[in-house]
Amino acid sequence: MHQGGIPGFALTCAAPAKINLALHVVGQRADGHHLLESLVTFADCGDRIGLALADADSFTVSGRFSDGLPLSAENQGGNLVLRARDLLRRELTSRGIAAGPVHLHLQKNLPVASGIGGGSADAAATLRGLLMLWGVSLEPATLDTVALALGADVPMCLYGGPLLAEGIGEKITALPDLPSFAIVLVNPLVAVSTPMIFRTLLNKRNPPLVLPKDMSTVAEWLSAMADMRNDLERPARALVPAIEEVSSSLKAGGARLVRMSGSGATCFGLFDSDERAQRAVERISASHPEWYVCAARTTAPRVKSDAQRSL
Ligand SMILES: C[C@@](CO)(OP(=O)(O)O)[C@H](O)COP(=O)(O)OP(=O)(O)OC[C@H]1O[C@@H](n2ccc(N)nc2=O)[C@H](O)[C@@H]1O
Ligand SMILES: Nc1ncnc2c1ncn2[C@@H]1O[C@H](COP(=O)(O)OP(=O)(O)O)[C@@H](O)[C@H]1O
Repeated sequence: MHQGGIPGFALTCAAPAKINLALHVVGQRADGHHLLESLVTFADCGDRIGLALADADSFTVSGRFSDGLPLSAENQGGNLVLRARDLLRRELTSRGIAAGPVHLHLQKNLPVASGIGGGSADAAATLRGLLMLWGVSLEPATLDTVALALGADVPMCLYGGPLLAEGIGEKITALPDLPSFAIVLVNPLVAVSTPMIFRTLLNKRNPPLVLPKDMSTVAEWLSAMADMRNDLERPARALVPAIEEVSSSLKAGGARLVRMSGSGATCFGLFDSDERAQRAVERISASHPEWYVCAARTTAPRVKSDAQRSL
């Protein structure tokens, strides 16, 4: 469905949902952060950020999941949109580049703390949008450093296409061959704390993620992904029993692959066609009208010239 810009804003940037098609936890750094190998893509459902030049900074929110969101810019616990604005502005002004007042609007369509990186996507979209609005640029390595300072998932959201993420999420390799899938996202509206899930994960050194070579068809990718895992799914299921019901509803709806994304509780199902995905949405929404249920397409592959990037 085509969506116009948010009325009253010079610019509207999409903040698409991040999907961890697979997430292997393969180690832990001395500072406690976990080393991951994650196959990531993005879905064409998500939040939106409206941006406009203004006389003074302001921030407004709307959307199904805007209630209770932080509205301040403080370092810990503040809204990632405002933290992204402030960090980028500090970086630009330290270089003598003007970064004037702005009105930012967050249309919050994704459930909060749900494993699909809504806050990270918002931060990445804010960085991208502000650079456009202010008509300035930053060297990619600096922009990546700013993104990583906002969260482990923000660099991948800034990249925004099919990728393999390693390290704590900052080493990014584009996957130009990953096809677009018909996907359904289901969240039982139980917020899950990412640090809590990592804390309760017992095994920190799991087998690596193996990407088979020379795959191009959806069937080949589906078969390869069936052998992958989300190592955070076990601790998340122990904490949130509703994940079992969410996962079962996608399987009963005819999904070819069902898995949890990120630290949960959102699960995704990959379907043979958009029509089958839509039918599953109708079925799941009818039995669980209170859940977040969304049919989408995942991102189409990018051109190969973007193929190698890491911080
Ligand atoms: C699990 C993942 C998978 O993509 O996604 P979500 O479930 O958040 O969507 C990410 O690694 C989440 O990234 P993000 O949400 O940006 O995490 P951050 O704010 O940087 O970190 C929050 C906390 O999670 C833990 N953390 C995060 C990333 C990582 N590789 N190891 C960790 O141990 C740390 O305790 C950290 O303090
Ligand atoms: N713009 C934002 N959207 C969502 N959550 C935000 C935002 N800014 C700050 N947060 C905080 O970040 C935490 C994680 O949110 P989110 O990014 O939605 O998680 P996840 O990556 O698991 O989907 C929440 O506790 C929330 O209060």
